[in-house]
Amino acid sequence: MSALLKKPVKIALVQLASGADKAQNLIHAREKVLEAANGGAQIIVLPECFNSPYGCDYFPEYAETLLPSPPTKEQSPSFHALSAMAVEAKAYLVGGSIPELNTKTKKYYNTSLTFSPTGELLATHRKVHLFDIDIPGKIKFKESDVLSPGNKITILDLPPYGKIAIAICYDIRFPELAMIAARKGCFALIYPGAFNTTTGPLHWRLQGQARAMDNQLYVALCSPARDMSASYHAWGHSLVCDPMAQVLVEAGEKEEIVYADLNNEKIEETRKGIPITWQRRFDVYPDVSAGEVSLEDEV
Ligand SMILES: NC(=O)CCC(=O)C(=O)O
Repeated sequence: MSALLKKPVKIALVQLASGADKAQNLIHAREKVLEAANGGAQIIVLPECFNSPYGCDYFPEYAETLLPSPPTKEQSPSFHALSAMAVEAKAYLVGGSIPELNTKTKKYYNTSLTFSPTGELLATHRKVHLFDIDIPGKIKFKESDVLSPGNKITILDLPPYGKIAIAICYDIRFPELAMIAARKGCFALIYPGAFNTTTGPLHWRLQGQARAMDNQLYVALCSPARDMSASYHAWGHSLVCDPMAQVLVEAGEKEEIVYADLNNEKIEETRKGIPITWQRRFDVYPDVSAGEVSLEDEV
């Protein structure tokens, strides 16, 4: 079997504290991304809605136009800021997510942009599963009131390391997406996210460990820092799980950068010791990665 992760790599999760001022958030994100690069990270991740408050009321106000690509600076200041940060940091940058407005269709999306160390846009992921939940007396949230879902799985190559998949927050609750990405050869699943203080305590870590355990690869979840003055209280606790589902590193609630070293030996050792990769029974149940998988979004 050829190595999924061809070279050891350090990942940094920037658990960013953001406020209502987008320009200030972009300045602050740059400082923290450069700090992560100085800490030796070659892959740097920002959280979901990293440059705005998180909530349905905010999506239209903060939305940027990404198509046709590349957008102008006026259409998307975040696109240009992220691209420049990746160049300055000389690192791959998974730019959390931002609200996107497609001016042609008038639809809004929750969209993640990933840039190469030379500032090139490598991938765009629109959140596929919208966060619509209602836990009486605790939390009600309905992204679909404003947002439309993306329609594809996002897998990309980060030379010289290998392939990763990107999905956003609630997407983690759908194991099919992770399974398909794993079976298509990813060494890591990266989820910018923003769980909350109701579901976070029980499900955030568990979801990360479950996706890592089922698929025997690395899983990284990057949250905003918790802000009790905001309308949405993010859980925090950005973390990285290894292929055995061990939590390698976990942040607290405040702003913090956490780092983890990823290597191929851990993936191989896990898959050799517990060989579920080769023990599947596709004669008994279907392989979710075998059919047609959508790799294109509508434009
Ligand atoms: N931003 C989100 O998608 C939140 C998901 C979440 O909190 C959950 O419990 O799932």
